[in-house]
Amino acid sequence: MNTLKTLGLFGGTFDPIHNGHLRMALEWKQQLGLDEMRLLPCHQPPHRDKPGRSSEDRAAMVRLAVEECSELTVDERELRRDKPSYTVETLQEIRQEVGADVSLCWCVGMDSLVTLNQWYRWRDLLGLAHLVVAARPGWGLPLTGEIPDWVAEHKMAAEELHLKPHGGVVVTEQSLLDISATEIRHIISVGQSPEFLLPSAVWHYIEKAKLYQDPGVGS
Ligand SMILES: Nc1ncnc2c1ncn2[C@@H]1O[C@H](COP(=O)(O)OP(=O)(O)OP(=O)(O)O)[C@@H](O)[C@H]1O
Ligand SMILES: O=C(O)c1ccc[n+]([C@@H]2O[C@H](COP(=O)([O-])O)[C@@H](O)[C@H]2O)c1
Repeated sequence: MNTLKTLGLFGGTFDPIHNGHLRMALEWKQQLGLDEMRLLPCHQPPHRDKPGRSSEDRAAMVRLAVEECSELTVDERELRRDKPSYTVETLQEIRQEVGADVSLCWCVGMDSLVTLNQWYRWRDLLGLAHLVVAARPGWGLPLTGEIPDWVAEHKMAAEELHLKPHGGVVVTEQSLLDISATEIRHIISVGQSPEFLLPSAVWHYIEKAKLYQDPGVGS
């Protein structure tokens, strides 16, 4: 059987992007042997309040972060759709661009998986891509319910990402960094430094643009 080109896609609000995201994206690419790994900053997160920072600021920080790592790239397509950034629509666009014979791997943390059944047309996701899920500190999948049943039905070995273009759920084990954007926003809002939690170029951008300085911004 021929092996397929594999394209990893990691979407996020990235408000701001941090080393937890970057480390995870890099580990996915390396551990799964993906040919490419793209970060996709979302424009309007479908399931949470509009971020206080503009899409342009959040995407600029992702660009700066990725400049420091030759293995990662940025895909800014969601910024060009002035509507909620539904993953199924992003995947439809990418599938149309790459054709049927590329393996698309939509990557999420476990906290995203536990609410997957609230995503727009969530059952259609596997018709377009695989779902790759990393365990995240503090987040476990419940043993019973709609999502665990769906995961059990579609669970697949990581090697199969190279053989099938879509349709499987792969759970990865990684050395995750316990960092969250919420924590970083809080640290900055109380006048402390978030250095070493995120790339220094991103911290310089935040300082220059005076982002996250209002009390209460951490929420
Ligand atoms: N430290 C981390 N380790 C593993 N996965 C993470 C980590 N931080 C975020 N993720 C995952 O990255 C994706 C994008 O997350 P997001 O941009 O919301 O970051 P966040 O740190 O969770 O932000 P917030 O604290 O604002 O919710 C999600 O799939 C989430 O599960
Ligand atoms: O398609 C949806 O309905 C949907 C609902 C929630 C989240 N997502 C996507 O999941 C990714 C992670 O979201 P977040 O809020 O954890 O940063 C991001 O790319 C979102 O666009 C997508």
